[in-house]
Amino acid sequence: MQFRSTRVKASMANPITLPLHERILRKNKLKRATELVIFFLLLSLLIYRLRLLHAHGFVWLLAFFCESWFTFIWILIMNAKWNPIDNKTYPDRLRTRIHELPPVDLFVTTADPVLEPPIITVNTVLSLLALDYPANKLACYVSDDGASPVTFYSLVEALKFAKLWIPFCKKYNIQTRAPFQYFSSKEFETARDVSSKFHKDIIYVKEEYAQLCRKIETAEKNSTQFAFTKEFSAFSKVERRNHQSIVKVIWENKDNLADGVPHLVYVAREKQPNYPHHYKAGAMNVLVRVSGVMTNSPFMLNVDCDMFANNAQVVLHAMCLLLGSENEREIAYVQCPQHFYGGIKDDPFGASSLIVLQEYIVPGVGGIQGPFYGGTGCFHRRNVIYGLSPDDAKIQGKNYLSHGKQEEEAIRAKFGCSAQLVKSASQTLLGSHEKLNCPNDITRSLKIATQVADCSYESDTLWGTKIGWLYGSTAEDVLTGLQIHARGWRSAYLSPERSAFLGCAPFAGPAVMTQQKRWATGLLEILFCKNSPIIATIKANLKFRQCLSYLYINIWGLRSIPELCYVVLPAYCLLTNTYIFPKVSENAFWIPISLVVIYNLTTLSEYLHCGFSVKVWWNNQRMSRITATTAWLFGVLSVVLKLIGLSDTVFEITRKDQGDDGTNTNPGQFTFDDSPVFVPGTALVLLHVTALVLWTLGIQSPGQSALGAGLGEVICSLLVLLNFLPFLIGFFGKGSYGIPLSTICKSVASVGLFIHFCRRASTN
Ligand SMILES: O=c1ccn([C@@H]2O[C@H](COP(=O)(O)OP(=O)(O)O[C@H]3O[C@H](CO)[C@@H](O)[C@H](O)[C@H]3O)[C@@H](O)[C@H]2O)c(=O)[nH]1
Ligand SMILES: [Mn+2]
Repeated sequence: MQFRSTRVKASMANPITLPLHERILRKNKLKRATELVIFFLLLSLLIYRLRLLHAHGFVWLLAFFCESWFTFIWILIMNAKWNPIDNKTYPDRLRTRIHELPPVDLFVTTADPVLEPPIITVNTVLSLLALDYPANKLACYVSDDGASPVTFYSLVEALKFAKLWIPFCKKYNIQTRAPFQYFSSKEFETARDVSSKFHKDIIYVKEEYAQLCRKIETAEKNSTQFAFTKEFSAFSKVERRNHQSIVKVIWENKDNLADGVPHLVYVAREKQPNYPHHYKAGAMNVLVRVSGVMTNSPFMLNVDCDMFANNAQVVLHAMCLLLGSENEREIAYVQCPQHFYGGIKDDPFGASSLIVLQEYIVPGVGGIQGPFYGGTGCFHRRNVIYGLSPDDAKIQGKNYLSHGKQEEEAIRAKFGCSAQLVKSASQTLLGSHEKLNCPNDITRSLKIATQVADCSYESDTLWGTKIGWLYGSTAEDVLTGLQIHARGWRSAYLSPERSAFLGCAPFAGPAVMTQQKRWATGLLEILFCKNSPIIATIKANLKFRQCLSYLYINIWGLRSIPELCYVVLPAYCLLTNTYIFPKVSENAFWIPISLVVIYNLTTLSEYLHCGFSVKVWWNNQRMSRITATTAWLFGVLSVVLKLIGLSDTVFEITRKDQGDDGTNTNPGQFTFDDSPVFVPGTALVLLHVTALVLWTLGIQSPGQSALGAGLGEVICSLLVLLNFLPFLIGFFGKGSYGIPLSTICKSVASVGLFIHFCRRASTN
């Protein structure tokens, strides 16, 4: 890729003027041109349809509706990709530019010790504790929504190992700081034959890590007979959804050592059946408050339990964007991409499409108002999370000392009744971090920290509505980021050469469906809430083009309806001997053909540029079609049910693992369960097979004109089958590789109904 710098590079002679980062505009003339060509082809198709609409019935109207929708989506995509920006950061220059690095609170959320094995959380925590940043400026808070003694025990044991791991990493400048990754990395393989001291240390650390793993494994196996003595007594009567707050300081960096081990705090917020806990957003808000009364750092990094820090310098990189010139203060948060480790060969479950999206769409949005907040791998300013707007920020800190009783009352009304939190929040909002004597004695605040983690704490406050992580969507991340943009803030995208964070992508059919359904649900919920991007553009400071970019993701769910209609259409044509595509003899025949070819070549080139193979590209295209017509459809359903008040939306956790555990004989093969989400896909395959067979045999509904279904419809039907091949294979699979009988029955019934409807429609 070629880059053009938009900023005159500062002279080498004066280190003070060297920028901490540069915004680099990506050259994309060719890309824009191809995107425009696709756009004009889409328009031509629409015009072709419009001109002949009168001669055809409902089917053409439906096709026209779908194609208009695809054109609309394409406009949204073009808008989002138009001016991509890359940020280049120079952490080496921080030393000369910044006197003292600011403290950062590190948040990790975990919720289920079975779906999210504690060893994964432990590795994430270790990678954070070992970051290249003064240890006395870091504090790591782990929220455990599972309130699991095993998770707590694992962290206690991990801390012992951390005392060995951190000095080891720093001494030998180890790059991979999540031990499970390091011990299977090339870095480890090549390091072993360097010096003998290094070699000895490695062997020792490796053995200690193996021991840590064994201890955690044993604890997991015996989790039901846990001995609730001493520090574990708090867990003795814990029911997962009904227990008091537990906050434990696992480690305190009492001596304030820059090369020591950062604070480590365990938090299991109170849960009561009659209080909504708001899933991850609720957990994040508790972390904000607990850290608010303990360390109150001006910056916060949040990661999911599986997202370990892969780039040890990531905080320094983020600081390059967050600190610095006046203008850079407008950056509310710095988002790093979600990259994955240990994927399955050829990416059969389509995790790479997210990577490609982050390579093209996100830098594009970065050129407007800044990337969406993605829920993990993100650095936030605490004052922005506390509701500050860019205008407030300008006058911040001016009259800190004059702030009186009245102001304090206002803050109490927003933040709740903890005096300590009110005090720390006013300091944060008034920009007096310098004045806050960062307490080295965080244990002193333990009692207050436990109180602010109670579920009644948020009653009559603005937590979740105006401050903190917002409630009301299972995509709390996008909702929270949107509200920040709506206040007029910008955000920045940080994608250093060595991936900042790595996590696990879902690796089975049902897990992918769960995640995609939740995303579609959550994103659509945002469209219908009072913080929707449209309202934010009209009433607040969301830029119009940023609004369009938000719309692109918010309506993922809605895309399922035209996508589903469009993939059913060719089968309908074959069944009723009608057509929707131009005939080979018409000139217009080349419109859809060139559309398909150019579009696919464009997406293929994007995948190849990201370093993926043709096979990965194909698998991702296939998965996109599958999720769009199945999981997203169910996302829409759950939003509809919520809107009519029948049921609320749920955050279902995605299963995380360290990859193949050997029980899966073929990890790349698609798996199924008896969830209704697999019915549409199964039905589609049945429908197209039936339609193709009947058409080949010449058995169609009577009463059609001479111009029947032709090459276009047959090709499309075959393409649909090719895309849904995993389902076709699923008919013959065994166990989890096979489609359950109940799903097949439901599909047969719906296809039967559809064919009956086709016959009725064509004879009428
Ligand atoms: O009640 C809950 C539910 C979830 N989580 C945590 O939320 C995180 C994300 O959950 P996960 O199941 O991994 O969802 P993903 O689909 O992988 O997450 C993506 O999408 C979510 C929004 O749908 C964002 O919150 C995440 O940051 C983003 O990585 C995990 O750390 C969970 O432990 C909680 O703390 N409490
Ligand atoms: Mn996840």
